[in-house]
Amino acid sequence: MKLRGDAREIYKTIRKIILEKIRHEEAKKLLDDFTPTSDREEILRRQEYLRKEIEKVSEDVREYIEKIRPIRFRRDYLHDRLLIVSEEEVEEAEKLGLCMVSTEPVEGYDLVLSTTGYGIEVELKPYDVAPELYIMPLWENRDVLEALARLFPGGAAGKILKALQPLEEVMRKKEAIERIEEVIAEEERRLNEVIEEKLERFKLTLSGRDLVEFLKALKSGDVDFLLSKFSSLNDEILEEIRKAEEGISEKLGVYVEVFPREYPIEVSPDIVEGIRRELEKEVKVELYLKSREIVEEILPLLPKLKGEIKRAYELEFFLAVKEFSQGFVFPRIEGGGIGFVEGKNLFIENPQPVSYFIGRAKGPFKGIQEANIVVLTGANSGGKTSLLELTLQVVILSHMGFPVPAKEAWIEPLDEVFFFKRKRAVYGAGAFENSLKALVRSLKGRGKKLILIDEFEAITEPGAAVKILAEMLRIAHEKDFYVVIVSHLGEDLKKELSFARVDGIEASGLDENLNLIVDRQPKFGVIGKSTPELIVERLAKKGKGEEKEILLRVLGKFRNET
Ligand SMILES: Nc1ncnc2c1ncn2[C@@H]1O[C@H](COP(=O)(O)OP(=O)(O)OP(=O)(O)O)[C@@H](O)[C@H]1O
Repeated sequence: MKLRGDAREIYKTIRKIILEKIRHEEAKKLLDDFTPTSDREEILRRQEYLRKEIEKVSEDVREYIEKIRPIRFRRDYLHDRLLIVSEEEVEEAEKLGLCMVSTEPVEGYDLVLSTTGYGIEVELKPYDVAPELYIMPLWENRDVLEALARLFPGGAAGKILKALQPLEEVMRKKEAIERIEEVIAEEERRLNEVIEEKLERFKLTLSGRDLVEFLKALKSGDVDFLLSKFSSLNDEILEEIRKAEEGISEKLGVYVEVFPREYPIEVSPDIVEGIRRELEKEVKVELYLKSREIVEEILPLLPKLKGEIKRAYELEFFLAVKEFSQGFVFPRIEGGGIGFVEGKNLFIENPQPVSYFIGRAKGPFKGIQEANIVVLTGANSGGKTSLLELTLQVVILSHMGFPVPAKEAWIEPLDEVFFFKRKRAVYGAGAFENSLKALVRSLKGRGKKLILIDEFEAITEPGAAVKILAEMLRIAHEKDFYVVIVSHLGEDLKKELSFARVDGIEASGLDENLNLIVDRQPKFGVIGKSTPELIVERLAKKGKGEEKEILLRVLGKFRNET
């Protein structure tokens, strides 16, 4: 279905309201599958699909859906490994584009893989040469996998999580190595504190005899004797150092002698860096081997995992549609025009429900004059523009295959929908010419059309406007188009066009501040009372004496006209 003029704006706004309820871009994209269509079968198919999915999806899944992110597998070039192959295999190996390829050993690589027996034996398969490229994105997105496992019990995500378990140990090591400076500095600080405290508390008690021996030893330079007096302290310090190193080793997974055996303890950055390099290399090999072990189990699960992620986005989309269309109804797709019962304008907060129809009078409208051409009249700010917008909302959503904001609705599949919004503050010949051109264009050609016009005459003088509009509406009538036109010229148009129905939105009265109390529900076949009339009526009611008489006479003039 083609949206013309300002109808596209309404469509965009409806989309915006729906999209605001969706967080994931991938889920938002699903709305693009619901562009308005004129194809009756397609609308019915979408209705059926949405009906089923909306019913099935429940709020319980939202907390898991919020955790879903796309898991991206990238084909990176890995600088840490060398792949040694035979002359004949060079081309194939290079085509993999995963790492440096050579026919003989080259220095400086943490990992050496080979098909010719120089290093870790591999086949020329991406998942053999770089299994981490498959495994790491999964590992890093375990929270996503967990959410998916909750959404789809017994599915691929749960199986992958299980397969990843053997990686836990090596990943813990990897993380500790990444934080090695921090880990060591922390222990170093703690150690120095403990030693400091021990030194503070240490007291050497010497007897007179001890002192004599001590002095003798000092004189003769017997260092061992001297040290033996302090040995208990020394042992304690060594024990603390050992304990600290054990703690670090536990975190890193290998024993390392980090600390110098002297006080104060200070580890040089070079030593830390050296340890880190060494450990990194070890972990890299371990991670590669472990990844290779599990990659074969995981590979066949990936297409299914992709399907689960896609399904999670679908669920988010259906949840949004469900929330959006709370209290809505799927319209009947059938010939005979457009109608809705208790429609609620999406763009208005707490709107008064409005029922309206164009074409055949069905359901609660039975007995009301049927017309394809309707002139909508009524009080200023009565809700005429809003009614046109509501009609568009119902029409557009129906053609998207969506439920519509009403208790009951029916719609004839349309080929084109036009909406000419009143252009406020645009007057003059240019504006008139443009509006006329647009209107003529809408009347061109054939097909099922709905044309909604908001106050065309505002831009020309009333006499000319009646002539132009009457003839245009006659042409629309001949072509079986549906038209709703907002106009203050209901009276004149009614005289000219016997086939048209004139409806009116009326103010039911004025409140104490002279504000209109409006019944947004149009009265069928009735020209809407204008605001000035109500003001005259109010003053007449309140007036006294001759003033009242004058006002009543003026009011009488209104009454005679209608
Ligand atoms: N069904 C409704 N329920 C509640 N408020 C409504 C409803 N329809 C319209 N309104 C409110 O009434 C005000 C006027 O509506 P609208 O602009 O549609 O009137 P109008 O008849 O086109 O006015 P004008 O004659 O100035 O063009 C708006 O603030 C709108 O939000």
